[in-house]
Amino acid sequence: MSKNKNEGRVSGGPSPVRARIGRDVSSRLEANPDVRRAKTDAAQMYTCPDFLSADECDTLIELIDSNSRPSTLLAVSQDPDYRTSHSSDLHRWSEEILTIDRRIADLLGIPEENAETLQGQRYAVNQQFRAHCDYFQESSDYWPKMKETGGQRTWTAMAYLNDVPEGGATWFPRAGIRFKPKRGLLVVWNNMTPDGTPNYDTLHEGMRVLEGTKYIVTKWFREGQWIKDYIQTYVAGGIENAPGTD
Ligand SMILES: O=C(O)CCC(=O)C(=O)O
Ligand SMILES: [Fe+2]
Repeated sequence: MSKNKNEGRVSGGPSPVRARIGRDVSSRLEANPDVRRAKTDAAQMYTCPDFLSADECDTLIELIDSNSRPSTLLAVSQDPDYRTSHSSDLHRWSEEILTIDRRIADLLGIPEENAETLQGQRYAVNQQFRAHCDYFQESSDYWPKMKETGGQRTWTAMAYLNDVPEGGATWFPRAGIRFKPKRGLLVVWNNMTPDGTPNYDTLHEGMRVLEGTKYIVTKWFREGQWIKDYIQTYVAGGIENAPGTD
Protein backbone atom coordinates (compact mmCIF):
# COMPACT_ATOMS: atom_id res chain seq x y z
CA MET A 1 0.00 0.00 0.00
CA SER A 2 1.36 3.46 -0.81
CA LYS A 3 2.34 5.64 2.10
CA ASN A 4 0.17 8.60 2.95
CA LYS A 5 2.11 11.71 1.85
CA ASN A 6 0.94 13.48 5.00
CA GLU A 7 2.12 10.80 7.39
CA GLY A 8 3.57 12.33 10.53
CA ARG A 9 2.63 15.84 9.35
CA VAL A 10 -1.07 15.89 10.00
CA SER A 11 -3.16 14.59 12.82
CA GLY A 12 -6.83 14.43 11.94
CA GLY A 13 -8.62 12.45 9.24
CA PRO A 14 -11.45 13.01 6.77
CA SER A 15 -14.47 14.90 8.05
CA PRO A 16 -17.87 15.30 6.35
CA VAL A 17 -18.41 18.67 8.07
CA ARG A 18 -15.10 20.10 6.87
CA ALA A 19 -15.61 18.58 3.42
CA ARG A 20 -18.99 20.28 3.13
CA ILE A 21 -17.53 23.64 4.19
CA GLY A 22 -14.83 23.19 1.51
CA ARG A 23 -17.45 22.50 -1.19
CA ASP A 24 -19.77 25.32 -0.15
CA VAL A 25 -17.05 27.95 0.08
CA SER A 26 -15.28 26.98 -3.13
CA SER A 27 -18.49 26.98 -5.17
CA ARG A 28 -19.41 30.37 -3.78
CA LEU A 29 -15.97 31.77 -4.63
CA GLU A 30 -16.06 30.25 -8.10
CA ALA A 31 -19.38 31.95 -8.80
CA ASN A 32 -17.92 35.35 -7.89
CA PRO A 33 -16.59 37.27 -10.95
CA ASP A 34 -14.16 39.25 -8.74
CA VAL A 35 -12.42 36.09 -7.54
CA ARG A 36 -9.76 34.07 -9.40
CA ARG A 37 -8.68 30.52 -8.75
CA ALA A 38 -4.94 30.28 -8.12
CA LYS A 39 -3.02 28.02 -10.51
CA THR A 40 -2.45 25.01 -8.29
CA ASP A 41 -4.22 21.70 -7.84
CA ALA A 42 -2.61 21.09 -4.45
CA ALA A 43 -5.15 23.18 -2.53
CA GLN A 44 -8.28 25.25 -3.08
CA MET A 45 -6.75 28.70 -3.29
CA TYR A 46 -8.20 31.97 -4.61
CA THR A 47 -7.31 35.63 -4.96
CA CYS A 48 -9.43 38.76 -4.98
CA PRO A 49 -7.52 41.87 -6.14
CA ASP A 50 -8.50 45.23 -4.59
CA PHE A 51 -10.70 43.58 -1.99
CA LEU A 52 -9.72 46.33 0.48
CA SER A 53 -9.72 49.99 -0.59
CA ALA A 54 -6.64 52.18 -0.08
CA ASP A 55 -8.48 53.98 2.75
CA GLU A 56 -9.30 50.70 4.48
CA CYS A 57 -5.66 49.61 4.18
CA ASP A 58 -4.47 52.91 5.70
CA THR A 59 -6.92 52.63 8.59
CA LEU A 60 -5.80 49.06 9.33
CA ILE A 61 -2.11 50.03 9.18
CA GLU A 62 -2.77 52.82 11.69
CA LEU A 63 -4.62 50.43 14.01
CA ILE A 64 -1.80 47.86 13.79
CA ASP A 65 0.83 50.50 14.55
CA SER A 66 -1.13 51.76 17.54
CA ASN A 67 -1.58 48.34 19.12
CA SER A 68 0.94 45.59 18.54
CA ARG A 69 2.90 43.02 20.49
CA PRO A 70 5.52 40.46 19.46
CA SER A 71 3.83 37.62 17.55
CA THR A 72 3.38 34.29 19.32
CA LEU A 73 3.05 30.63 18.31
CA LEU A 74 0.64 27.98 19.59
CA ALA A 75 3.34 25.32 19.65
CA VAL A 76 6.75 25.89 21.16
CA SER A 77 9.53 26.34 18.59
CA GLN A 78 13.23 25.81 19.23
CA ASP A 79 13.99 28.48 16.67
CA PRO A 80 13.83 32.08 18.01
CA ASP A 81 13.79 33.29 14.41
CA TYR A 82 10.62 31.32 13.54
CA ARG A 83 8.05 34.11 13.79
CA THR A 84 9.60 37.50 14.33
CA SER A 85 6.77 39.84 13.30
CA HIS A 86 4.50 41.94 15.50
CA SER A 87 0.81 41.06 15.84
CA SER A 88 -2.26 43.03 16.72
CA ASP A 89 -5.67 41.63 17.67
CA LEU A 90 -7.91 44.19 16.08
CA HIS A 91 -10.91 45.34 18.06
CA ARG A 92 -13.67 43.22 16.61
CA TRP A 93 -16.58 45.41 17.57
CA SER A 94 -15.22 48.69 16.28
CA GLU A 95 -17.11 49.87 13.25
CA GLU A 96 -14.18 49.74 10.81
CA ILE A 97 -13.24 46.18 11.74
CA LEU A 98 -16.81 44.91 11.87
CA THR A 99 -17.47 46.11 8.32
CA ILE A 100 -14.35 44.38 6.96
CA ASP A 101 -14.97 41.22 9.01
CA ARG A 102 -18.48 40.95 7.61
CA ARG A 103 -17.31 41.49 4.03
CA ILE A 104 -14.76 38.70 4.34
CA ALA A 105 -17.29 36.34 5.95
CA ASP A 106 -19.82 37.18 3.25
CA LEU A 107 -17.30 36.58 0.43
CA LEU A 108 -16.68 33.07 1.77
CA GLY A 109 -20.25 32.47 2.94
CA ILE A 110 -19.12 31.28 6.37
CA PRO A 111 -20.97 32.61 9.44
CA GLU A 112 -19.04 35.45 11.01
CA GLU A 113 -19.33 33.71 14.39
CA ASN A 114 -17.03 30.96 13.08
CA ALA A 115 -14.18 33.37 12.50
CA GLU A 116 -11.47 34.36 14.91
CA THR A 117 -10.88 38.06 15.43
CA LEU A 118 -9.04 39.69 12.55
CA GLN A 119 -5.33 39.67 13.32
CA GLY A 120 -2.98 42.37 12.03
CA GLN A 121 0.70 41.66 11.46
CA ARG A 122 3.64 43.91 10.78
CA TYR A 123 7.04 42.73 9.56
CA ALA A 124 10.06 45.04 9.62
CA VAL A 125 13.15 44.39 7.49
CA ASN A 126 14.51 40.90 8.19
CA GLN A 127 11.34 39.72 9.93
CA GLN A 128 9.53 36.61 8.71
CA PHE A 129 7.12 33.80 9.55
CA ARG A 130 8.77 30.48 8.74
CA ALA A 131 6.97 27.59 7.01
CA HIS A 132 3.88 26.44 8.91
CA CYS A 133 0.32 25.25 8.36
CA ASP A 134 -2.61 27.21 9.76
CA TYR A 135 -4.64 24.13 10.81
CA PHE A 136 -4.29 22.76 14.32
CA GLN A 137 -2.44 19.55 15.11
CA GLU A 138 -5.12 17.41 16.70
CA SER A 139 -2.55 15.46 18.73
CA SER A 140 -1.18 18.63 20.34
CA ASP A 141 -1.57 19.84 23.93
CA TYR A 142 -3.51 22.89 22.74
CA TRP A 143 -6.10 20.92 20.71
CA PRO A 144 -8.65 20.23 23.53
CA LYS A 145 -8.95 23.98 24.08
CA MET A 146 -9.25 24.67 20.33
CA LYS A 147 -11.83 21.91 19.99
CA GLU A 148 -13.99 23.69 22.54
CA THR A 149 -13.66 27.05 20.83
CA GLY A 150 -14.88 26.21 17.34
CA GLY A 151 -12.64 23.28 16.42
CA GLN A 152 -10.36 23.05 13.41
CA ARG A 153 -9.32 26.04 11.30
CA THR A 154 -10.75 25.46 7.85
CA TRP A 155 -10.28 28.50 5.59
CA THR A 156 -7.74 31.33 5.88
CA ALA A 157 -8.28 34.79 4.41
CA MET A 158 -5.26 37.09 4.30
CA ALA A 159 -4.99 40.60 2.86
CA TYR A 160 -1.93 42.68 2.09
CA LEU A 161 -2.23 46.28 3.25
CA ASN A 162 0.73 47.65 1.32
CA ASP A 163 3.15 46.91 -1.51
CA VAL A 164 6.53 45.78 -0.16
CA PRO A 165 9.57 47.07 -2.11
CA GLU A 166 11.50 43.79 -1.71
CA GLY A 167 10.83 40.43 -0.07
CA GLY A 168 7.88 39.50 2.12
CA ALA A 169 6.12 37.21 -0.37
CA THR A 170 3.85 34.45 0.90
CA TRP A 171 5.31 31.21 -0.38
CA PHE A 172 3.57 27.83 -0.59
CA PRO A 173 6.52 25.54 -1.39
CA ARG A 174 4.49 22.32 -1.73
CA ALA A 175 1.71 23.92 -3.79
CA GLY A 176 4.36 25.71 -5.87
CA ILE A 177 2.86 29.16 -5.61
CA ARG A 178 4.08 32.50 -4.35
CA PHE A 179 2.10 35.71 -3.76
CA LYS A 180 3.82 39.07 -3.87
CA PRO A 181 2.33 41.59 -1.44
CA LYS A 182 -0.02 43.96 -3.25
CA ARG A 183 -2.06 46.59 -1.47
CA GLY A 184 -5.67 45.47 -1.08
CA LEU A 185 -5.15 41.94 -2.48
CA LEU A 186 -6.97 39.19 -0.58
CA VAL A 187 -5.71 35.60 -0.74
CA VAL A 188 -8.04 32.85 0.46
CA TRP A 189 -7.32 29.15 0.85
CA ASN A 190 -8.81 25.98 2.27
CA ASN A 191 -6.50 24.36 4.82
CA MET A 192 -8.37 21.06 4.30
CA THR A 193 -8.38 18.65 1.34
CA PRO A 194 -11.72 18.03 -0.42
CA ASP A 195 -12.51 15.15 1.98
CA GLY A 196 -11.89 17.41 5.00
CA THR A 197 -8.45 16.12 6.01
CA PRO A 198 -5.89 18.77 7.04
CA ASN A 199 -3.89 19.46 3.85
CA TYR A 200 -0.13 19.52 4.33
CA ASP A 201 0.23 21.02 0.85
CA THR A 202 -0.99 24.30 2.37
CA LEU A 203 2.37 24.66 4.12
CA HIS A 204 3.37 28.31 3.70
CA GLU A 205 5.85 30.88 4.77
CA GLY A 206 5.85 34.67 5.17
CA MET A 207 9.23 35.26 3.55
CA ARG A 208 11.79 37.60 5.03
CA VAL A 209 11.17 41.28 4.28
CA LEU A 210 14.25 42.70 2.54
CA GLU A 211 13.19 46.30 2.14
CA GLY A 212 10.35 48.35 3.64
CA THR A 213 7.68 47.19 6.08
CA LYS A 214 5.00 44.59 5.37
CA TYR A 215 1.49 44.87 6.82
CA ILE A 216 -1.18 42.17 6.53
CA VAL A 217 -4.42 41.13 8.17
CA THR A 218 -5.37 37.48 8.58
CA LYS A 219 -8.66 35.86 9.44
CA TRP A 220 -8.93 32.18 10.33
CA PHE A 221 -12.30 30.46 10.05
CA ARG A 222 -13.17 27.57 12.34
CA GLU A 223 -15.37 24.60 11.46
CA GLY A 224 -17.79 25.55 14.24
CA GLN A 225 -18.69 28.62 16.27
CA TRP A 226 -15.74 30.48 17.70
CA ILE A 227 -17.94 33.11 19.29
CA LYS A 228 -20.24 31.61 21.88
CA ASP A 229 -23.21 33.53 23.27
CA TYR A 230 -23.19 35.98 20.39
CA ILE A 231 -24.95 38.87 22.07
CA GLN A 232 -24.28 42.28 20.67
CA THR A 233 -24.40 45.20 23.05
CA TYR A 234 -25.50 48.33 21.29
CA VAL A 235 -24.14 51.54 22.76
CA ALA A 236 -24.15 55.08 21.46
CA GLY A 237 -21.91 55.18 18.39
CA GLY A 238 -21.69 51.46 17.72
CA ILE A 239 -21.44 47.99 19.09
CA GLU A 240 -19.24 47.84 22.13
CA ASN A 241 -18.63 44.25 23.00
CA ALA A 242 -19.91 40.73 23.15
CA PRO A 243 -19.06 38.29 25.91
CA GLY A 244 -16.79 35.34 25.44
CA THR A 245 -14.79 36.61 22.50
CA ASP A 246 -11.34 37.31 23.90
O1 LIG B 1 3.02 36.93 6.25
C1 LIG B 1 2.60 36.11 5.45
O2 LIG B 1 2.75 36.29 4.23
C2 LIG B 1 1.92 34.87 5.91
C3 LIG B 1 1.22 35.04 7.22
C4 LIG B 1 0.66 33.77 7.73
O3 LIG B 1 0.96 32.73 7.25
C5 LIG B 1 -0.30 33.75 8.84
O4 LIG B 1 -0.60 34.79 9.40
O5 LIG B 1 -0.79 32.65 9.17
FE1 LIG C 1 -0.21 31.11 8.07
